[in-house]
Amino acid sequence: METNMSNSSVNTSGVNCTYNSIVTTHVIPLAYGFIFIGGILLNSVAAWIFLHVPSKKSFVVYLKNIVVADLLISLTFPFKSLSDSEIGPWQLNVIVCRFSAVIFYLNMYVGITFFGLIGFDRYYKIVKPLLISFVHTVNYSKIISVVIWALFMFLSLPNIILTNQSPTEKYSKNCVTLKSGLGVQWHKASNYICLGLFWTVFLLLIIFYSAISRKIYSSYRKFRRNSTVTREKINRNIFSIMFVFVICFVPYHLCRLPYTLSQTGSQFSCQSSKNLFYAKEFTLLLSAANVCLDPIIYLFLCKPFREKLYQKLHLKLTTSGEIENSRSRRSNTT
Ligand SMILES: Nc1ncnc2c1ncn2[C@@H]1O[C@H](COP(=O)(O)OP(=O)(O)O)[C@@H](O)[C@H]1O
Repeated sequence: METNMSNSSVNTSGVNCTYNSIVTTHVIPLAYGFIFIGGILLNSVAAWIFLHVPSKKSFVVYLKNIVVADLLISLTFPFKSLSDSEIGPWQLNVIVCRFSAVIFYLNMYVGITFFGLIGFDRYYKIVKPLLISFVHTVNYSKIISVVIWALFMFLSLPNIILTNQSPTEKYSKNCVTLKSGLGVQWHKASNYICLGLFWTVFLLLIIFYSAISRKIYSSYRKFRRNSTVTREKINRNIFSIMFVFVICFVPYHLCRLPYTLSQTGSQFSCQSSKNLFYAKEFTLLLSAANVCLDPIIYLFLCKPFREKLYQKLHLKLTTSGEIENSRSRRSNTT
């Protein structure tokens, strides 16, 4: 079906389908409300702890960037929740399409890229420790961080600027109808670039982490020291990142390609466009939930973070790895 919205000459098969259902107007907005509260609380605590962790290692720099991205993502949830639930005025949908959704995607891919860099950093430090290069210096990781933010801003900015067609209440929920012809093309291109980036990072993480596991298993088999404890720890660290990727990001990226095609092509029936929309909304919610899981990864992955957190909570790690409350310990001895 040809949309007659302004100068957009794109066929958008789903334009005249109405997408309202109890799930998209009640369940998903409510879930965003909960994730907003969890995301803001957990990431504010993580940001506060990281303020006290010096950036002496590249991966700490990368984790700090992820905290910033997660905080920014969390701030977009109230907009999404209010517009989807239709509590706010319809103009709020336009604000979501133009600004808050774009900020959400920008920060999601910034986070994914930093997880890729953490995998790369761990791989070189553990599997190829003798290969010292400037790539592993903290200064280099700070420069790379600025470059990543700049690149994603460049990729996302046109999605804001080119969402420039006069909105009407009827079409306000369908973001592509608010875009100029070039805007739709950029939307498509940015989606394909981000899809490619996600699957590349996912594949690299599988390669890096299997190499890390192999290396660690083989060196502990050689020395046979603390093997079970260490193996469990390493499994937990690696597993936490891969678990988050598989649960949060893989489902969304599986349905994003057909959804983008349905947004910008004419080959989809109204019903299949609707189904893809629901699938995208549900899987996007899983991706959004990532902001609540990342702080758990910091706990597993970053010892300085863990130590600072326990210090702030007046907890002490015993040598066996158990947590002991230093206050109660003090009162027991007095
Ligand atoms: N990967 C991305 N990077 C940056 N902006 C994006 C990305 N994907 C979508 N956007 C932008 O976010 C807004 C919402 O997109 P989308 O979720 O596809 O629309 P809809 O809510 O109509 O399904 C649009 O302005 C779109 O161009």
